[in-house]
Amino acid sequence: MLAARRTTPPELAGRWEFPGGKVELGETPRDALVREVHEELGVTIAVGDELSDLGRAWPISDVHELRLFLTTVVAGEPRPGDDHDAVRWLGSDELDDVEWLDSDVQALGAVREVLVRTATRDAQ
Ligand SMILES: Nc1nc2c([nH]c(=O)n2[C@H]2C[C@H](O)[C@@H](COP(=O)(O)OP(=O)(O)OP(=O)(O)O)O2)c(=O)[nH]1
Repeated sequence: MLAARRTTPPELAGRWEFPGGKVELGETPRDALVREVHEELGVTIAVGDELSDLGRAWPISDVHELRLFLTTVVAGEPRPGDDHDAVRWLGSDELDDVEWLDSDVQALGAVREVLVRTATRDAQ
């Protein structure tokens, strides 16, 4: 999976996150993800299935929740823009190698599971 290291705001700078951002009015979460990843990392993605734990999103705060989708890069090479200073591809055994945003830690088990499942499927 692709992780990105934030540069803002100061209290989140240096922490790693799932590429994305907030959904704007009138957008679907999938539209928002395509827009944010293009704006922030300069790549075009195709969005597939949503990931969840027992069908639930993960809480970030009283007003935000974390929703994750499987995606494929269809054009471009991810590069940090204004909001990040590094990007890194992580395998299922490397997810603990970076310092994630606090809210993201709760989703790592589900991410690891899907990475292992995808790798096993691709090897067949
Ligand atoms: N993008 C992203 N944000 C996350 C993650 N985990 C997490 O707690 N957050 C928090 C950090 C921010 O408070 C909020 C998302 O804000 P953002 O700054 O990425 O979104 P945005 O690009 O739409 O920002 P803005 O237009 O409001 O400045 O959610 C994550 O994995 N990815």
